[in-house]
Amino acid sequence: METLHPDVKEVLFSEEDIRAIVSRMGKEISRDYADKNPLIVAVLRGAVVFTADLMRAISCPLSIDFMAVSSYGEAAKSSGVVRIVKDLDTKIEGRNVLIVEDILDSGLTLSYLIELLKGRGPASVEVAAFLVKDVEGNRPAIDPRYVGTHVPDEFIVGYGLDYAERYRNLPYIGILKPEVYSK
Ligand SMILES: O=P(O)(O)OC[C@H]1O[C@H](OP(=O)(O)OP(=O)(O)O)[C@H](O)[C@@H]1O
Ligand SMILES: Nc1nc2[nH]cnc2c(=O)[nH]1
Ligand SMILES: [Mg+2]
Repeated sequence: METLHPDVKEVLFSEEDIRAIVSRMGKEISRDYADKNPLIVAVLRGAVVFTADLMRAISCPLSIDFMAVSSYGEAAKSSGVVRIVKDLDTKIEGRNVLIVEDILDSGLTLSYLIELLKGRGPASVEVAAFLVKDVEGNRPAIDPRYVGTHVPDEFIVGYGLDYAERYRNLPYIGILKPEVYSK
């Protein structure tokens, strides 16, 4: 068991839990994309840790590119506006694109990205989301083909997920103490 960071209220998924989830997702993706040479689109910065693990759990040929978008900035709440910070370098026309995300929360980031990438004429666009937050109320209809696991409607950190750029390096997934972000 990892030592708990003092700003973390509770660990939801340990390193061991994460390994098992990523391994299962890698097998599903390897099976579905065996002869499709997918282009993995990792969404910077949050998805970088998950992507690094996931791509090594996938056994079929693949390529990888990065997009950087941001809607949360330094806040614990989405600004409501998705900003492209870095676009792909790869032409995706005719490619099987797999967007890799750390978390689906309001759905704003993924709905924006899916529409943007579909407009470039790929053969397919699917999503692998490590976490899906169980939120009350509506969010855009996004149906990730691959889901790691679910988290409660609290602010999650670790395994790539930050608050004000901190905590991305925690090796586990945890709930941030509310007093840390409401200060
Ligand atoms: O479903 P949503 O409400 O849109 O939230 C999900 C997005 O929010 C976070 O990214 P953020 O914009 O904070 O940037 P980051 O990846 O650089 O941390 C996270 O990494 C997802 O990309
Ligand atoms: N770190 C972090 N980023 C997010 N982006 C959307 N939801 C979350 C969350 O719960 N934690
Ligand atoms: Mg992100």
